[in-house]
Amino acid sequence: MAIPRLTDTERDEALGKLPGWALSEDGLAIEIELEFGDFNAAFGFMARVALYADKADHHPEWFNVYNKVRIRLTTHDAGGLSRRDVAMAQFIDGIV
Ligand SMILES: C[C@H](O)[C@H](O)[C@H]1CNC2=NC(N)=NC(=O)C2=N1
Repeated sequence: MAIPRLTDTERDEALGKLPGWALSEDGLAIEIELEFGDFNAAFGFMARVALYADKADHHPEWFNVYNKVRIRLTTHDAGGLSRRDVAMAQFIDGIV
């Protein structure tokens, strides 16, 4: 079976512990925009997230311009948010 979507209660509880992250307009993802000192720092961050993503087999949707990285986390297999997105957001919060 595919990984289950979070219930609305689980989602709200998780978001409460992830300051800076917001629910997407469609309600299917959590999003954040991060700013770094320069491109080198932004890309170094992305490399660390990429290693996590590869290991966890869970991948961010993201967009980078110079020192900014916009990230959207959702679970395609669940059609919305799952605990994998929360785990990845926690990992990201831990390295910024
Ligand atoms: C086959 C592979 O395990 C799946 O496609 C994984 C890969 N990475 C993924 N990443 C994300 N964000 N959501 C998924 O459902 C997902 N599924």
